Amino acid sequence: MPKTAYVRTKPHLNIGTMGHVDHGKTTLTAAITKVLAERGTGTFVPFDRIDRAPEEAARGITINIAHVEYETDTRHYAHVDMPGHADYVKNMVTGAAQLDGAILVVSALDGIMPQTAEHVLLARQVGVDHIVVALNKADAVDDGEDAVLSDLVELEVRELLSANGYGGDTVPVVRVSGLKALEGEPRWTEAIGALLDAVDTYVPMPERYVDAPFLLPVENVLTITGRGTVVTGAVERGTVRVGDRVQLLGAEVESVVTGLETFGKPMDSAQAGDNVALLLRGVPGDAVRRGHVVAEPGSVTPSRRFTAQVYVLSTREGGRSTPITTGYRPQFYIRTADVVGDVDLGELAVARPGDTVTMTVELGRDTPLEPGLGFAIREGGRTVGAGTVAALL
Ligand SMILES: Nc1nc2c(ncn2[C@@H]2O[C@H](COP(=O)(O)OP(=O)(O)OP(=O)(O)O)[C@@H](O)[C@H]2O)c(=O)[nH]1
Ligand SMILES: [Mg+2]
Repeated sequence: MPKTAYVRTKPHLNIGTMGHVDHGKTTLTAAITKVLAERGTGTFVPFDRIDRAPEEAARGITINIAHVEYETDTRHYAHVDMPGHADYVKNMVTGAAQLDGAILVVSALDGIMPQTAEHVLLARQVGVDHIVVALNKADAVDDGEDAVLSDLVELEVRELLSANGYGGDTVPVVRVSGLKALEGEPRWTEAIGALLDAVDTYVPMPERYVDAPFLLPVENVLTITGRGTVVTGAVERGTVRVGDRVQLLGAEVESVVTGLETFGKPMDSAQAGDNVALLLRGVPGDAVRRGHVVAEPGSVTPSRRFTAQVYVLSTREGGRSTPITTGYRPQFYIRTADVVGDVDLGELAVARPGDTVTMTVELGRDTPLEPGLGFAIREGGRTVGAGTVAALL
């Protein structure tokens, strides 16, 4: 059956849910698709289809971010459901790097929890400028003393956002119940509508660098028998067309784009902000991996030494309990890549949890870098720092 081509009729934005484990991110994501399916501008994606991406089940590939797409009256959205568990922060980091805005899901029953704070901090670090709050499980704190509780949670969330530079006084906070909206209760279905209206109006259309040289960080690689190798990810900048020659940094090969799709629909050209699959001619599936970068040939020169501004997470934020010193060798999560690096603190010599410092980093392999690029520092399965590239050396 021929597939219907993707037609760009509305501005496209990338958003996602983030927040503490079990606060209801996946339930809310399913509820949004249900409400929009009823309006006729989306397809309902049930909870168990979001929590377990079909690719993951079928191909045994680790995909820890599930994408769904939907439309409101004014926009087309790709929505990623961020896993809440701390072990999956690396996926949050790489996924969040492409987010134009985020829905912070906070359970009105539980309030701010450690991962709520960690996600807000990471969102700031990777350049997510707009957050809308879904105060979820509002059905469970409906009356009496409980209602006071949810007011307190709202205050607490606003404070957290202000502390991270998000202007907590003006951020929309919408009381929702993903669960009851999924069950079709009109009051909560309307609340989902109010949340989407807040996203439509509060998250501005970002500037897209469509004229810059094409660059896409590879999130996933699939081999399709008889068709070749497909890489997926969000276009970071520029435009790519079927027939374009591209360079694969990491695999160190050149190739030609022979097919382009978004959410299963073929397209002739993809641009900054689009979530796409690129079919590449003559590239063996085992040559390319998550973390590689597809770019216009000659437009990117990988490097491995740079200076950076780094915030060392405090112990309270889930960071280390001891200082870091020169010679420290953690993992750096840069775009979708995960690279070991040596830290040199210069004359400073030590950086304590809670400090913001300048450091020199030497990565274990050449990596596409540029000033302003955000990254996370991880150690033993947890985030211990967040930084921005200052200068290449
Ligand atoms: N009462 C109530 N329960 C909810 C609501 N939304 C989610 N839940 C329940 O909260 C639990 C967690 O929901 P999930 O949607 O899986 O939460 P999550 O944030 O995606 O969890 P992780 O992906 O594991 O981080 C489930 O038992 C849901 O049924 C809600 O609006 N009201
Ligand atoms: Mg979930």
